Amino acid sequence: MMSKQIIRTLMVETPSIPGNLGKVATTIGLAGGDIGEIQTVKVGPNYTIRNITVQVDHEEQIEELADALSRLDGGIRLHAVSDEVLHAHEGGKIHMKSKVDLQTLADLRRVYTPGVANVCRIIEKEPDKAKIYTSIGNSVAIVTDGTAILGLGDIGPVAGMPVMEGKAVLFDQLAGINGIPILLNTKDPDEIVRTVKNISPGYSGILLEDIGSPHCFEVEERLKKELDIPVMHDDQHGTAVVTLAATISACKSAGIDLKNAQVGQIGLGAAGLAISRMLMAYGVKDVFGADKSPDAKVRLANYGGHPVDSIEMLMNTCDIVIATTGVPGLIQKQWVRPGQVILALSNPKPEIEPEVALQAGAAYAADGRSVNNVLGFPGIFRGVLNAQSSEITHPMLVAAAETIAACTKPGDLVPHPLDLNVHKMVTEAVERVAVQDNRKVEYTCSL
Ligand SMILES: NC(=O)c1ccc[n+]([C@@H]2O[C@H](COP(=O)([O-])OP(=O)(O)OC[C@H]3O[C@@H](n4cnc5c(N)ncnc54)[C@H](O)[C@@H]3O)[C@@H](O)[C@H]2O)c1
Ligand SMILES: O=C(O)C[C@H](O)C(=O)O
Ligand SMILES: [Mg+2]
Repeated sequence: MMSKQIIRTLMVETPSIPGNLGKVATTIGLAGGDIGEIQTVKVGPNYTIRNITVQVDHEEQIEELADALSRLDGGIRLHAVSDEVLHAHEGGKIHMKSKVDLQTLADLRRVYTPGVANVCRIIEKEPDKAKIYTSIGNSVAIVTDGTAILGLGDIGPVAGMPVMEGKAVLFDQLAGINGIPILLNTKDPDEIVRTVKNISPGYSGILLEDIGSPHCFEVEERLKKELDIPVMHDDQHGTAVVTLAATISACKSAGIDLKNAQVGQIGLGAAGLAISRMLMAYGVKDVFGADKSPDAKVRLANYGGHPVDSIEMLMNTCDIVIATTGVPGLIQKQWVRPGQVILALSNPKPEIEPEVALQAGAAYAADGRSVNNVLGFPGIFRGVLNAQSSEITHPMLVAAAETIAACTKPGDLVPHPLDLNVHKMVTEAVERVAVQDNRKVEYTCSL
């Protein structure tokens, strides 16, 4: 089975006779379509028009499905097929909006010249006041060079913009942060570091996104050292946080002792190496790792993990398997061991569909849509911005992971990504650790 990636909305009219909607649903199901939302558009005296969202594997299935619906009798009519995903992207997903009402000349003088000059002088004298009198304190740059956009590879920064805008939407709606996409027309680590440093005065945090390995490691390390605002590569640490949370939940439900479990990581790039490091730092004794790149395996070994040469062997020996290769269908179903936990996290398509892994005997299985760094980065940044912290530390990430695991309902691996309470709890957990760290620094400085 493949992941159903193509989403279309079908506008269907059904005469008001019981069973008609059922006929439509069965026809869609028989043509291989998964029904998502059903929205009633119009209820007339004799008919109802509904928008039915359908997910399918291939474009051709939409045509088959439309044909099958058109053949239904009894007055059922398919009015339109629309691509809601493309539609939602028309004109982009974000815009910059002013917070002030500009109605009168007095307003103009207050928010712009000449009033603004005095605010500039105040900030010139006390730069910290920029946090009070500008949006800088609530703004995070979402920086990409376009080299590892999801699992689509090096498709360039402009093609990656829809993902960056998506991250900005999540920052805004889940954490009230202004996330500003920054597209870099360079892949050179020196230039990336120089550029990000040069634009950093306008931000209180830097989220590095979809920057490929291995240069992402150097870029993040250097920026963390050279900037005094929090920097986090989402694909490394945001992913590691959520994966640790999912692993804790899975082990709890399956009765596996995580620290003594054999964990296998397939793909040791940005996400995979960070997940391995996070699990080892959490106390997992045995982390095995496979990658087609010998250098990636050396990196794992340098952090104390055990490189292996075959994915099949890793599947054969590990209790928990995590995959972040970007290669759909890489894990064959006959490799799945009964009782295994499988997190196939590549987007947009996983290494094995969760349903296939479960049918093959896995105890728990998930893909990158549910185990997704959306549960991590908004609350992590909200927490450090609230605490005015200059960095994101390992204890903050562990606190975020444990909070996500604690918010997970029994039997699930992670909470719902849009549960605002979860993002609030992550924020508070990170902020608590950050405030303690700030106090330690103040105490040390006063000694
Ligand atoms: N669910 C999430 O929240 C989440 C977060 C980050 C990344 N991801 C996904 O993980 C995937 C990788 O992202 P990344 O940023 O780590 O990319 P990356 O390019 O840094 O890493 C990919 C790694 O996989 C290895 N690889 C590729 N093909 C392989 C194969 N056939 N066998 C073994 N190893 C192979 C590469 O050598 C590389 O080391 C992407 O699909 C991305 O969408 C998901
Ligand atoms: O963007 C996502 O959905 C998660 C992650 O950052 C990825 O690159 O796949
Ligand atoms: Mg990403």
